[in-house]
Amino acid sequence: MKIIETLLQGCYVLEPIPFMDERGLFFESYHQKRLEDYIGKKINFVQDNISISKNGVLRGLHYQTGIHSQAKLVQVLKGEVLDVVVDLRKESSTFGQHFKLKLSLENRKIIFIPKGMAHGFLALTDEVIFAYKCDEYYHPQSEAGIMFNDPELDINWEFTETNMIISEKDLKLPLWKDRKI
Ligand SMILES: Cc1cn([C@H]2C[C@H](O)[C@@H](COP(=O)(O)OP(=O)(O)O[C@H]3O[C@@H](C)C(=O)[C@@H](O)[C@H]3O)O2)c(=O)[nH]c1=O
Repeated sequence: MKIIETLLQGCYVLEPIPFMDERGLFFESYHQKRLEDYIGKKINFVQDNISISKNGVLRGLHYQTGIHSQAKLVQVLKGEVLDVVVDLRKESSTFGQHFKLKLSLENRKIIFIPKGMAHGFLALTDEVIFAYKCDEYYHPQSEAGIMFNDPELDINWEFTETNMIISEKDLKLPLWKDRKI
């Protein structure tokens, strides 16, 4: 597994080694020790989630606040997404900046998102199967988010907004300047 730094400190792209033979494909999608050795701290994922999305579905930008803040390990099991991570850590040199990357089953890229980041993705194909691990349980009272098209964040989603499918909840998310801390 190759681990590559991103422009956001503590946020990494993981590239598993694929083994192909006449039966198909095999790869290790998670290796706790290798990840912990690389990031230099213990990680204890406690919840696994899967979502299925139609082409044009945008989920995000989401995070949980305070002690319920989650590190995540995100990957695509079918289709392709544009994945976006925003640095919410005031003390970080990349505070307010974002990192984006296309994730697909074909490229097998996985992103490790540390605590203190908002996360979202846009489905670029039909029936995207998105899988992710979290190191804190879902805690609805601590749910928070930021509007995907916030002018200050200025994320280029590379997709026409009128074709996006977004939940009522996500359309009511606050702007970056009014976000929950
Ligand atoms: C996230 C989550 C949702 N739910 C429930 C609440 C709700 O009724 C239903 C759908 O929830 P949401 O609309 O929040 O799902 P979704 O928009 O897919 O939320 C996810 O978005 C991506 C971008 C993330 O980074 C995740 O952490 C998570 O926030 O599932 C759980 O039971 N457990 C969970 O961990």
